[in-house]
Amino acid sequence: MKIKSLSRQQVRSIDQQAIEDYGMTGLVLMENAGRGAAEVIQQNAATGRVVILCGKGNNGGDGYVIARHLDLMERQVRVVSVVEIDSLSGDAAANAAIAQKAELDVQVATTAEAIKTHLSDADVIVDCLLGTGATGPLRGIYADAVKVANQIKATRIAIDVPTGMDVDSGEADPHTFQAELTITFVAKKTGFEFEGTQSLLGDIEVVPIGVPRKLLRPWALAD
Ligand SMILES: NC(=O)C1=CN([C@@H]2O[C@H](COP(=O)(O)OP(=O)(O)OC[C@H]3O[C@@H](n4cnc5c(N)ncnc54)[C@H](O)[C@@H]3O)[C@@H](O)[C@H]2O)[C@@H](O)CC1
Ligand SMILES: [K+]
Repeated sequence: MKIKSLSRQQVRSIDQQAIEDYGMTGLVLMENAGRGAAEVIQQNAATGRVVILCGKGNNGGDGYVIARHLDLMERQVRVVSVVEIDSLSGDAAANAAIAQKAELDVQVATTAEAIKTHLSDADVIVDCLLGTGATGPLRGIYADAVKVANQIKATRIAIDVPTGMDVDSGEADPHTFQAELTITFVAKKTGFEFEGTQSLLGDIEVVPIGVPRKLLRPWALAD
């Protein structure tokens, strides 16, 4: 089923309904999102070291799931968290803990210099810094992380939305992550429709996260 482009509020409401009305857990949705994204990464960037930049929220949480699945595919993978791991909560904290117990390469880098060091040998950079929870211009370490990531010669892949781009308006922070591929969940976002966003989004792949078709029906595009 193809879904029309969704606003921040609509996509967040779909996640919320899946959890509250259908009893799906956030962890299951995150697992589906991360596993689906890892498969698309594998199809589009099949070789080299993958470095995943993770933020504080659930977009960061997706990054730990992606790392686990890429590791299962025997890829060289490193997670770089721009916040201390003990500041994470909920599903993101759970997946970070799994990654650490699994002895994946998880680094914390809270300065531009440290981020640069951990990204220097990346062939593929995956942006799990901010997703649909982001509002306004990039603050603090997030602006630095995107700036550094954009300077490195690597394939850049954004998860859900390139960090720095507004999900609803497509408005881009001066340091928006410049993706060659954006892997977005459930449906494209309304901001992607605006002129000028294409050069930041690159190709777009939509990954379903297992929410029931009944719940998606109001947003279905006619065949
Ligand atoms: N259960 C769910 O709702 C699911 C969410 N998923 C992922 O979760 C994402 C949404 O996660 P969250 O709601 O936790 O939000 P995000 O992970 O997008 O970001 C939240 C964090 O960003 C900070 N922040 C907001 N705007 C900022 C700015 N301009 N500069 C710097 N920091 C800023 C907030 O203080 C907060 O700490 C989605 O995009 C998707 O990737 C997926 O795992 C699928 C399931
Ligand atoms: K992102």
